[in-house]
Amino acid sequence: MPDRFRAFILRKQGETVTYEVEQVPFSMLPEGDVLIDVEYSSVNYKDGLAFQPHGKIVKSYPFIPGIDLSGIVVRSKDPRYRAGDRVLVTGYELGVSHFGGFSEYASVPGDWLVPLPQGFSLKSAMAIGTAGFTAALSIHRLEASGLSPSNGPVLVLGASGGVGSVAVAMLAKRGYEVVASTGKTSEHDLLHRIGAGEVISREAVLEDSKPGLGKQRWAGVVDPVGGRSLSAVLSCVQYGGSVATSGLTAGTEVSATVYPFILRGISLLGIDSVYCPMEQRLQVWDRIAGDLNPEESLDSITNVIRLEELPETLHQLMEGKHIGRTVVAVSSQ
Ligand SMILES: C=CC(=O)SCCNC(=O)CCNC(=O)[C@H](O)C(C)(C)COP(=O)(O)OP(=O)(O)OC[C@H]1O[C@@H](n2cnc3c(N)ncnc32)[C@H](O)[C@@H]1OP(=O)(O)O
Ligand SMILES: NC(=O)C1=CN([C@@H]2O[C@H](COP(=O)(O)OP(=O)(O)OC[C@H]3O[C@@H](n4cnc5c(N)ncnc54)[C@H](O)[C@@H]3O)[C@@H](O)[C@H]2O)C=CC1
Repeated sequence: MPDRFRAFILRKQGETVTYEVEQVPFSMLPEGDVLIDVEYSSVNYKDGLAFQPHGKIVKSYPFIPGIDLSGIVVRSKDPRYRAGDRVLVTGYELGVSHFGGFSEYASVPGDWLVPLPQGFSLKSAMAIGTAGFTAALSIHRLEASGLSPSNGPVLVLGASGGVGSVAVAMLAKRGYEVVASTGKTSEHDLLHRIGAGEVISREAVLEDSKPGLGKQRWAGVVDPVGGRSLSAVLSCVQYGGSVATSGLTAGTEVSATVYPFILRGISLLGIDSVYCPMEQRLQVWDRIAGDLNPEESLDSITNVIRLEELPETLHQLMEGKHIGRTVVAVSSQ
């Protein structure tokens, strides 16, 4: 084991957050049952918020962000894990109040660990990461609420982003008719290649909007976008259909009438990947490794960067310019 390791550190000076890849001592790591040699992390919207001085994610500085990691157990006080085990962590307090995955080593509670699912490498597990897990959890919840491929088209909002692109690939794999909504005309071909039958603009979703009831178009909706887009789709969900809402890239405020809820029996499902209970978490990872596995499409939506390249990707993400998933190869210098 080396004396020090490399980590992407955020520091706050006044109203400014500064960042640097630094060599840090092991004494800087928080208490944890399991020490992990981190091989890969991934970049999520929440990391972009953590990078902002007023993002309301990071509680204290200096801080190592990164809400995802995969790696190899170095040592463990938790009897469920031992040196050499391949594991991943997404969510909980990782990269929020507990040092995260943009670091060559991490020390975490054993309760946060998920054994690397069958058929996944440490790298492909991070191509899924929090965003892909959220896509899968959204589909899992929509199906528990009655969605099946025979019900009709499923709309994916924010389809070129992390949650959206993985949702398109997973739904296509499951045999759904997928309609992808994106603001990026440059990404239409990519979305068709990963399984969208139709690609529509952001504006087309907003234009469908009616204050009360609109045309019944969607059997289900995967919504990592929120705001006006969510307001617009609610009136266009088919009788008995559901919307799985996970995100806020278009805003946090939603306006709706009760009509689609009380006249069409639609449901709005809240999706939280962070504290998703372990039993459901493992079930969803089993599905990601099974019937939802987007393996044929994963490479075409995944970009790999080094720790030093994080600032550029985090800026792109906050400017709405990020495409698909970005994996961070943490251990490569
Ligand atoms: C991967 C996941 C995601 O990407 S989720 C999307 C990214 N997350 C966010 O954008 C959240 C950023 N946080 C905020 O904007 C704010 O913290 C807030 C709006 C969620 C709440 O801020 P506010 O100042 O209004 O209230 P408090 O900080 O006093 O909290 C009120 C109450 O809520 C609890 N709480 C705060 N943050 C969270 C959270 N992330 N998840 C669940 N609950 C949260 C907080 O503990 C307070 O409850 P209490 O019972 O009083 O402790
Ligand atoms: N609830 C949960 O557990 C989770 C929530 N999220 C949330 O989901 C959202 C998406 O996350 P990622 O896919 O990782 O981010 P991303 O940045 O990769 O994708 C965001 C998508 O939203 C689109 N977008 C931006 N502004 C928009 C607007 N005004 N109208 C419509 N679309 C717009 C972008 O073009 C992009 O396609 C974020 O808000 C994130 O915080 C993500 C993972 C877990």
